[in-house]
Amino acid sequence: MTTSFKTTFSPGTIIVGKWRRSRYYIHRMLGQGANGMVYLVQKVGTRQLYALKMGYETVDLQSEINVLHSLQGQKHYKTSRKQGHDQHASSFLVEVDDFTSDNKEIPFYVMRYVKGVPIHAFLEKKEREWLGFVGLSLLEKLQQLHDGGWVFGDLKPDNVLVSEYGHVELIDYGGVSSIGRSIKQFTERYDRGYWNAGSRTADEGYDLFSFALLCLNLLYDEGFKKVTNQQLPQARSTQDLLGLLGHPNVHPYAKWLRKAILHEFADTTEAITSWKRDVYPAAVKLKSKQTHVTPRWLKSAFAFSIIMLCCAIYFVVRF
Ligand SMILES: Nc1ncnc2c1ncn2[C@@H]1O[C@H](COP(=O)(O)OP(=O)(O)OP(=O)(O)O)[C@@H](O)[C@H]1O
Repeated sequence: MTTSFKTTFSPGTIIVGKWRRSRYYIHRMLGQGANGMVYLVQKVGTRQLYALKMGYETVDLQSEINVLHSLQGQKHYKTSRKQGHDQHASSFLVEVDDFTSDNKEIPFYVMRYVKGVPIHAFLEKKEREWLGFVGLSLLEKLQQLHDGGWVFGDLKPDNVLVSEYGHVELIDYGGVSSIGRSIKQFTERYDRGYWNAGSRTADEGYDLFSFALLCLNLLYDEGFKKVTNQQLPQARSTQDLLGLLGHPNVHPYAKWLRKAILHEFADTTEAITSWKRDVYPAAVKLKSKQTHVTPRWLKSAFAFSIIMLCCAIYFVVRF
């Protein structure tokens, strides 16, 4: 059955599954996208929080559910789930059902709740060098998907949530495609095809390319916006992107980004090795330099105490 709805539900609403009869209490809306609305919910009778996504169209939601199902079954994810405290809470897919509202059938699924803010919001409050840390964590998430035969596809800042301590989680698996198939969902400015830099066939390089553009966007937003908007579609090329690598903000990442843009990494493992070797130490060095810079107030306080000490010695000697 195909359904279509755009109703929003207020906090306090209880969603009751038609088939499985589970009850979820809505706390608030987490976000809204092209495919549906996502709510923070609590399973009634438990303390467990989840994210519940209602689809506008059953067919769009079903393709996300299929991907989440497959990820769930993957050995790697099974292992990481075992390490968690609550297996259910960390599951990709907790439950799939429909519920009825105003005589309409609304499909939904329940997934783990990822507590964090989008990567651009996270980095706005931190030094730019944090990208060295969260970037590595994001590359490792992509590698897990790639190892399972998947490509994320729609990599963009909104789909990367970062916790307070810099832990990265991907959300919105609607764009995930099997390696070798066509990319089914993408955002133009991070898409290889948009930049005439390669096909829209799902391969590891597709995600690495999007990752590089996401980095450019985060490091040098102004320049990235400029090249994205100024060119006619047929004139867009990787040269526009490579031209941004000389900017001082981008400098520590330039070597790595160049390789990702030009598809010079054999695979994600090689890309991660290079990030650890070329990017991560540069970020750590910059960061430790910053932490070791003595604040001006401390220098003034030190100078003041030396003067006071000299005065005290002078008075003791004199009288
Ligand atoms: N598991 C989750 N945990 C926390 N927040 C989430 C989760 N899933 C989604 N969200 C929030 O809901 C918003 C919309 O979700 P999602 O991106 O899945 O919808 P969409 O319709 O597929 O969006 P898009 O138009 O980007 O494809 C996200 O931007 C995010 O803020």
